[in-house]
Amino acid sequence: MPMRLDSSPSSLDNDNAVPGLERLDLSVYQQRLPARPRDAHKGMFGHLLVIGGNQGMGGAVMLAAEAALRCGAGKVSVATLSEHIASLLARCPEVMAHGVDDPAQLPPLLSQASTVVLGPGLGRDAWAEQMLIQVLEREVPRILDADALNGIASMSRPIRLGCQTVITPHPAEAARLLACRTADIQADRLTAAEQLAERFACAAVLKGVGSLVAGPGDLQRPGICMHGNPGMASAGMGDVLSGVVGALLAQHLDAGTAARYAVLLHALAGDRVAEQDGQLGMLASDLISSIRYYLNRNI
Ligand SMILES: NC(=O)C1=CN([C@@H]2O[C@H](COP(=O)(O)OP(=O)(O)OC[C@H]3O[C@@H](n4cnc5c(N)ncnc54)[C@H](OP(=O)(O)O)[C@@H]3O)[C@@H](O)[C@H]2O)[C@@H](O)CC1
Ligand SMILES: Nc1ncnc2c1ncn2[C@@H]1O[C@H](COP(=O)(O)OP(=O)(O)O)[C@@H](O)[C@H]1O
Repeated sequence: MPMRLDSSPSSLDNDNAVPGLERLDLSVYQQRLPARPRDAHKGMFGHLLVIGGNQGMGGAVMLAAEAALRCGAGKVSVATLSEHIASLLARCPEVMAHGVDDPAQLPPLLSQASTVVLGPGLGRDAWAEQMLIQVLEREVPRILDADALNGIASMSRPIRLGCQTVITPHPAEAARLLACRTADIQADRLTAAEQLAERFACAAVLKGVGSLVAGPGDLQRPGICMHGNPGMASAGMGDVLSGVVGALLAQHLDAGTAARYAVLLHALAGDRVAEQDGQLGMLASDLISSIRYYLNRNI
């Protein structure tokens, strides 16, 4: 009889709870991004396009874009509603911000991008749907998060996203993707993560306490992240994670490695912020400088 792996939240304080899973460890990942050559230029580190920010959710793309720049992406563009552009540029002038009120304006931006983040604050209307259709038509390294996942879940049949794609559902989004209840996902998180990776043929991050990473394919064992804390249960945390994954993909890490490393950096940063200032009142943007701190350790 196969051994059942216990990846439930209540098991995470038990050191013996995760046989068969890769316990994500910074020492394994911190040299995956090589030291930059002396003659490095920004063109070597990818051009990431972050797409999202429907009405009332411009902050989500800002968080993803800023996190991506702080994680070393060479260039970061944002495609969002034009009403968000001024505030985005005021916060982060390094971002190239494009008002895309009509989805027909997206193709030239997609053509320039080496990597795409789709989903933060994307919404679920016709605009969001058109953005999703266009991104799915392109074979680029990409991360699909938040409402991009809800869009995929509403499609009539599962779509094979491919080994260059990372998906990052929280448990409710995972339940929509697998057409079950959130409680079913939480009851057997490992199986859920593996089913997501298999059904959509991509790398899948199942977020939450003890985030799990499965796929793409069988090349890497599923990983579990033992770091992170309840202070991270705050709006925008997932948007920051999507920007970190996007930056690592843009810097040429494969989808499985980028997903595992990003989850680890994000959770370690959450713990560092909690140690410094406590868990309550932690903002997603508070994590960004600590993610950068761990990213630069021992490179
Ligand atoms: N500043 C901005 O612009 C921000 C913009 N944002 C954008 O908003 C959009 C909608 O995203 P969203 O996640 O709020 O909506 P949705 O998927 O319906 O989930 C809501 C329900 O799912 C559940 N649930 C969630 N997590 C769970 C967990 N870990 N474990 C278990 N259950 C969990 C939970 O259900 P409940 O438990 O309450 O029944 C919860 O009420 C998206 O585009 C995003 O990018 C946000 O990022 C915020 C900052
Ligand atoms: N209690 C917790 N312990 C560890 N990590 C958590 C906890 N709560 C939230 N997180 C992490 O914070 C992030 C929340 O993402 P998500 O639910 O998508 O937020 P949002 O949609 O607001 O951006 C995930 O990476 C998740 O693993």
